[in-house]
Amino acid sequence: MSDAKPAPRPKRSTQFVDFLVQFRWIVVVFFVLPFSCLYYFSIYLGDVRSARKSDKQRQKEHEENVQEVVKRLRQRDASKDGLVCTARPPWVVIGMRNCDYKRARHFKVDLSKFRNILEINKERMVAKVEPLVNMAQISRATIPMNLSLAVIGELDDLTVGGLINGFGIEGSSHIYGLFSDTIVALEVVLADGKVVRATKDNEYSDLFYAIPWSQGTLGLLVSAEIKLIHVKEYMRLTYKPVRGNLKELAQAYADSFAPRDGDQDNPTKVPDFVEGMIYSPTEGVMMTGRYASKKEAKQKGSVINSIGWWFKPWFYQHAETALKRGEFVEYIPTRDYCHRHTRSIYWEGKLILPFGDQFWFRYLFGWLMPPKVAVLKATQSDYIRNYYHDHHVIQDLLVPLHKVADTLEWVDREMEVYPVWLCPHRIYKLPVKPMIYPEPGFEAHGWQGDTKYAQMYTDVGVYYAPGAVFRGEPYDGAEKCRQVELFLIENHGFQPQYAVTELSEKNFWRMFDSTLYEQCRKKYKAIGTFMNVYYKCKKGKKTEREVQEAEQEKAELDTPEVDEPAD
Ligand SMILES: NC(=O)C1=CN([C@@H]2O[C@H](COP(=O)(O)OP(=O)(O)OC[C@H]3O[C@@H](n4cnc5c(N)ncnc54)[C@H](OP(=O)(O)O)[C@@H]3O)[C@@H](O)[C@H]2O)C=CC1
Ligand SMILES: C=C(/C=C/[C@@H](C)[C@H]1CC[C@H]2C3=CC=C4C[C@@H](O)CC[C@]4(C)[C@H]3CC[C@]12C)C(C)C
Repeated sequence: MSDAKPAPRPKRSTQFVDFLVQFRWIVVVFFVLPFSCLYYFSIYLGDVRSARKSDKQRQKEHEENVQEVVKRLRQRDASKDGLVCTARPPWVVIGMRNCDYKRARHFKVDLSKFRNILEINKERMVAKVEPLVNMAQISRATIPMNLSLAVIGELDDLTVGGLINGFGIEGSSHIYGLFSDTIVALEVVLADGKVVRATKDNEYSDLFYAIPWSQGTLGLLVSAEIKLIHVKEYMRLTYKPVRGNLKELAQAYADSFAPRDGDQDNPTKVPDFVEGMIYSPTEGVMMTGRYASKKEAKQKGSVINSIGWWFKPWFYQHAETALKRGEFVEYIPTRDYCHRHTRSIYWEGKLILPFGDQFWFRYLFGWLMPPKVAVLKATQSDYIRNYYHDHHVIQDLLVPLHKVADTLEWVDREMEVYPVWLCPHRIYKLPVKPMIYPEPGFEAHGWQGDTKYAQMYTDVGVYYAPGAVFRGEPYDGAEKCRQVELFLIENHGFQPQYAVTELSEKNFWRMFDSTLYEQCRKKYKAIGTFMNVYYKCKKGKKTEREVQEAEQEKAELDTPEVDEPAD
């Protein structure tokens, strides 16, 4: 046996930005947190003001505001003005994209007045809301009525408009699909200023199906009717620790919500909520929740844990205790549960504020948490922003459930990021082929979790610093991002576009299907008014001319080229 030692791994030299990241907590504690707190409070006051208006008043204001949008769009002179996008500044939005298109010349349409819940209709079980309504606002309004959106985005600040035009997911998506699958109707202002209501089965059904994932490039959304479901006051949550290799962890995760006999629509076998947390290559905790009444939660012997209080341990760390304690059950107030990862920004909070999870900090200052993503972005400087692209991972890999084991192994081998978030979601087989769609012929396989009408997917959420970065070794974030995307293309997976894409345009359209999208772009005259979705997602500076030329070229081609080999 040779006693030669393995060659030492190369080290990356420490740079100025490493100090900025390491000591960012100083800016966070003294500036970001207090400012975030004031910001949250001003938004909250706005929500309260909005809630005090009558339904009639809100509807009247809505109609006036829609007319303002129409007027603004009609003012645009296509020969002089840039392409249209919303006036939300790049730092306010949740995503990781730099939104360079908003830094180049563009034609802003201000939708900031669209922040009202217009109606909560208990008969139709539908909430009609404007696009800037956020998740905290809607859960605050509906949960006390024992109602909830079927899929409610986890972070307080996510907006309805962003979740519909992009992607939205939660632990109930194994039943209801993605956020956009819970939409009943969309009110959209088209490029020519026409206002239409699109539903699954009216004359605008193509637009209805094309809007999700289109990133606001087909029209401007001014209201949405969203499915409501009945909920109860508490979530009875079971934390189940699992050990084994990544294949075994993936199987335990699938078994936690997908009966092996295929009885996927049986509510006695399928929980209301599911999420899996993989803490290391050999350990994970699977959580399954069922709504429970106050009466049940208050029964003798039940444990109630109001995790929403500022001094409570961060949720992902609390869940991890199951690895030591063994399986346990507790009742969590439903609204606290819905926003369980907000205070710690999943686990990203640990890097931003390394002592934020400590007992003393939680009790003394926990009420100031979380730092608002918008304020973090506004104060991050280009150094930190680039650091997050080059030395950090924030990516979701949406893959078929039967590929979760392979995906976990790939993530472990290539990135070594832990914890990993697992959240199942359906992708429906629809009468048309939108940008994302199930694997052709999936019905024939009878894979776990699939039904005749939908394939079960999983969001493998990878957010944190990779192992190489912790060890001080070189890591090429942009290259890894491109590899992740190619892995997804090979495995019929998708990457949500709030993350940066490193794909070429041809490969982008190998991941997503362009057929319906392109048809709608032509039919609803979006070309020349709104930029192509690829250009919104693509990294790097884009001049308006570059975008216009690409648009023109695209318009001249009947069908886009999509069948090029992986780059
Ligand atoms: N749990 C979850 O599901 C989570 C989801 N996310 C991601 O965050 C994103 C949402 O962030 P958020 O800040 O709310 O949204 P953004 O403001 O980032 O909007 C996302 C996209 O949707 C477009 N858009 C938003 N509103 C409208 C509208 N009214 N009409 C037309 N287009 C619109 C934006 O267009 P424009 O570029 O013109 O502004 C933008 O391209 C989601 O797409 C998702 O990918 C992040 C964390 C968790
Ligand atoms: C997709 C999901 C969740 C994703 C979150 C974990 C990330 C979404 C946007 C991320 C962030 C945006 C900007 C940031 C500013 C930086 O200076 C620090 C990091 C961050 C706060 C970053 C943190 C992670 C996100 C919130 C769902 C589907 C689970």
